[in-house]
Formats: sequence, C-alpha cells, structure tokens
Amino acid sequence: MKVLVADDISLLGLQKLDNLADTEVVVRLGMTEAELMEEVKDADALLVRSQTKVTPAVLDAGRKLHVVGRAGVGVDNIDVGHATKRGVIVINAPDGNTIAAAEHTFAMMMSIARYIPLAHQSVTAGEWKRKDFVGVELLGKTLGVIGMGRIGTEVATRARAFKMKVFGYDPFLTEERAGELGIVKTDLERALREADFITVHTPLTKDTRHLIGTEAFELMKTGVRIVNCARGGIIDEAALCVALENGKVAGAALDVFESEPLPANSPLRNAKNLILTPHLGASTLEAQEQVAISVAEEVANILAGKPFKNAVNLPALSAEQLTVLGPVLELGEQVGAFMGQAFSGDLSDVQVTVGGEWTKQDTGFLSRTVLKGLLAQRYADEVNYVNAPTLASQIGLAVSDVQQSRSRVYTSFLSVSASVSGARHTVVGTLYNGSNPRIVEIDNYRIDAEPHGTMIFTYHSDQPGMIGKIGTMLGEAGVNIASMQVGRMETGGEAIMLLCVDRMVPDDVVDAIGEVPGVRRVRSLQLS
Ligand SMILES: NC(=O)c1ccc[n+]([C@@H]2O[C@H](COP(=O)([O-])OP(=O)(O)OC[C@H]3O[C@@H](n4cnc5c(N)ncnc54)[C@H](O)[C@@H]3O)[C@@H](O)[C@H]2O)c1
Ligand SMILES: O=C(O)CC[C@@H](O)C(=O)O
Repeated sequence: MKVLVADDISLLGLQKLDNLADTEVVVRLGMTEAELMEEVKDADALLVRSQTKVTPAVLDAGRKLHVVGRAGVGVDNIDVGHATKRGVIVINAPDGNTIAAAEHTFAMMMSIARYIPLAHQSVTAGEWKRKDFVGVELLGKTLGVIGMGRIGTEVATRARAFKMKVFGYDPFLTEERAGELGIVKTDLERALREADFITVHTPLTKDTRHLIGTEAFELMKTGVRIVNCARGGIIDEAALCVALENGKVAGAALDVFESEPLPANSPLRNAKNLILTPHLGASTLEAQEQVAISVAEEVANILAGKPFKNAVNLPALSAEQLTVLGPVLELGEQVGAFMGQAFSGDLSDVQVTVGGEWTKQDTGFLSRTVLKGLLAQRYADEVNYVNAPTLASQIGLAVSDVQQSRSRVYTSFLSVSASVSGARHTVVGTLYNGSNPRIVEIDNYRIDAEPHGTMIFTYHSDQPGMIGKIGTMLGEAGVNIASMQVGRMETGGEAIMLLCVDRMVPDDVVDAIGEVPGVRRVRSLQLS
C-alpha cells in the first residue's frame, strides 16, 4: 500500500506508518495540483495539513484512495462532500492542537493588550518611545468568546485565571456548562456589545463567514481588541481595516486569513495596530507530534480494516461498540445484499427495522451496512459505508430507520423492507447464539438459511414435482445442492425455495429453471 504525504508532517507520525507491513510512505511536499493528481493515482491514503488542497480533481485521480488524513482540526482544505460521494473516508486529529491554538490565542491577546511586537519593532529601529506603548490590563475586562468548542473552552479557562469576565456564545453551550466554566452564556449581540476583547473559535461555515463584519463592528465598544486564530473569513478583512483605521478597534491579531499565504498586496500588511502570524496556531512541537501520531494511527487502522474514531464523514463507532455490534452490522450487509439480489429492480424506499434487544444498542450505523449490501448489486465495489447514503439519495431512494422494542419471535431481529419496482418485499434476519447469521423470513415465508455463498431463489406454484425438477436440472449441470429451504402459505398456493449450492450456477441453467412451468421468478445469488 502507498501512503502519500503531501504536507510537512512530524516524523513521529510517519514512523508509525513506516512500521506497517507492506506499506510504502512517500513524502512529496509542495506539489502543484497536477503533480498531486499524478502522485495520488496509486495511493491508498493521502496525508495533509492545511496547505494542500484536496480538490474534486485530486479525489477523482486517486482511484485507489481509501482515506484522506488531515493532521489537524479544520478540513476546509478538503472537499469532504466529494470525498463522501467517492467513498473516501476523511479523518482529522481534533484534539492534538487544541492547547497550542488556545495558547497562541492568549499570546496574541497579550500582545495586542501590551503592543509587544510593535514595541519590539520600535526598539530594534533605535527608538525608545515608552509613551506610545501604554497598554491595558486583562484583569476585570470582558472577553467575548465566539465558539465554545475545544479551543474556545481552553481560552475561556485561561481568561478566568487572568480574572477576566468571560461571555461565551455558541449554539451548543448550555447554562449548566457555562456555570461549570465560571462564564456567562450570552447571545452574539451581547457578546459583541459588551466585550473589551473578542476572540473567534468557530469553523468557517456559511453562517460564520464574515460573522464579524461592518454591522458587528458597529455594535462593539470603541477600543475593542479582536483576535482570530480560527479560520480566515470569519472576520471580514476589509471591514477590519476600516475599523482599525477609524479607531473603533484598538488592536487586532490574525493568525488566519481569507487567502493564505497572505497576498503581498493585502491591505492588512499596512493596517495599524494589527499583528499578523502566518497560521501558527498549531505550530508547537507537542501539537505537531500529537496530530501526526493521531492521524497516522487512524490511517493505519483504516488500512488494516480496524476500528477508527475520527472520521468526519462517518458516524463514530468505538472499538467497544464494534465488538458488540460487529456481527449485527455484518448481518445488516448480508440481509441488504440478499434483498438487492433476490428482488432486483427500481428501488424507491427502504425501511430498516431493528427489533428486540438490539434496540438497546446504538444502531445508527446499521442502515449504512444494509445500504452497502443492497446497493452493491448496482454499484459493485464502488459503494462503501461512507458513500452508501449519498448514492441512495442520488437514485432517489428514501431510507428510514425504525426501532421496534417488542420482538415477535426472536430475541433480536433486523428487518429490511423495500419497495422494488412497485412491489413491497421484506427480508428478516437474526443471529443465532449472538453470532451466527440467519435469514428467517422472506415476504412472510418462514425459512432458516445462512446468508452465505451461492444460492438459487425461486418463487413458484406449490405443485408436485417442482423440487425434483429443479434438483435434477442442477444435478445435470454438475451443481451440488448443500441445503434446501422451502416455504409456503397454503397448499397449492405460492411458494418459495432457497437452495444453497456448492458452486456458481451457469446462466443458461438459471434461465432454464425460469422456464419450468409454475416457476414465476428465479434468481441466482452470490453472497460473501
Ligand atoms: N490557527 C490554527 O492553526 C488552528 C489550530 C487549530 C484549530 N483551528 C481552528 O479553530 C477553530 C476551532 O477549533 P476547535 O477544535 O475548537 O473546534 P470545535 O469543533 O471543538 O469548536 C467549534 C465550535 O464552534 C461552534 N460554532 C459553530 N458555528 C457557530 C456559530 N455560527 N456561532 C457560534 N459558535 C459556532 C460549534 O458549536 C463548536 O462548539 C476551527 O476553525 C479550527 O479549524 C485553527
Ligand atoms: O496544520 C496546521 O498547521 C494548521 C492546523 C489548523 O489550522 C487546524 O485547523 O488544525
């Protein structure tokens, strides 16, 4: 396997990957998009920081690509939507640089409070202008923290240690959590109106782009100080230049920019009372080692088919959950595959019902496994757990999940019911002894079959000689029958038959079975 490393990632992380058997780690820094597209062609994994742009073209070029790992938090340099469509897992390292970014924010805040870089420049220029650099104290000042996630929380905690009053604004911040942190939960407007210092710690989204713009500056106190160590674009740079120029903002510090690297002609370079750093928030030895190790371990787990936790385009599934739910998820894929092959046609909706004891588990992942099995008939290897919901919605397949606490016959069961070319079909599966998968019902016919290997499935009239005729045809074709299940509602009515056979049944034999009088439908199934 090839792991392509496109940005400068700590050696400690790369060593973890180097130690993997059958894995070649290729480091190519500073590639153009065209070079990256060439290099990624045969890569199984791609590792980046914030510099490399993982565009749709790069993802399309990486035909073997299984995972893109981001050594850091923000994934805005990766087209996650396109990766999801292509079935590529995107993982990040969300915790490793939290402290580094929080400490950088604090360093920036202290610097603008005391004009440290400006005073330094002045002294190195031969001046001694003590009156020009009279700062303000943090003690007793109000800090508005916009975005109270990992980094915002660490900044708020440090601000409390400096005896600042902290206003936190975040849609997910509860009164209880604010109380625990010793801060005040406010709305955005109050934070903007009353803060002496404002720091932003949100991702860049359509809601946060230019969240701090002309209107926001108008609400603020004159002499406010502002920091952005989160993402360029949360603060409107043009509006900030105006606010710095007219004195509304007494000082600002930016680590991140609307365009990076900062263009040579950016007005920010000449704005007064503004401190700039070149996206250094995560740049500590400790943070770089932690994110590199975290992302390398995750990539190694993914390539080895082991559980992983930091996917941004998949629900989290811990190793413990996987131990408990693993066989259920496997059953989901088998029942989905059975449904997809036994009843091929136009799918319009599918309902995944979990019943009995399994409802006590978090089965949120289950419909992905069912869809993977169901859609494999149409998309073969292209469908996986990542893109199954996207592919389903692309073909207009509505998916619903139902929990049914009372089980009819089995302690636990999984039922997949789908509308296929206008007809409703249902396949029910369970696990015997918690680990042996069984299909126990097809369209209300009770059966007991292991969903595995090659199968012949028929719908036919319940009439004498049917089983014999089909058995003879298979025998003459040299196909051995390993087991047989039949089900019927009433004598002489409609019946089903499920034969497990030892090898693939040639197409002409399947067609000939379909010609047998009384056989209404025959399908050859191949389950893994
Ligand atoms: N400068 C750097 O080098 C550097 C380093 C690490 C992280 N970052 C960036 O810092 C930011 C925060 O990282 P984190 O790890 O704390 O992320 P996080 O996901 O833990 O926290 C983000 C918080 O923002 C909140 N939020 C989202 N939209 C909001 C809105 N409209 N208004 C208010 N709050 C909103 C979320 O609810 C969440 O609590 C990210 O943009 C990340 O990319 C930058
Ligand atoms: O890789 C970096 O140095 C920046 C990382 C930072 O922006 C992040 O979002 O984690």
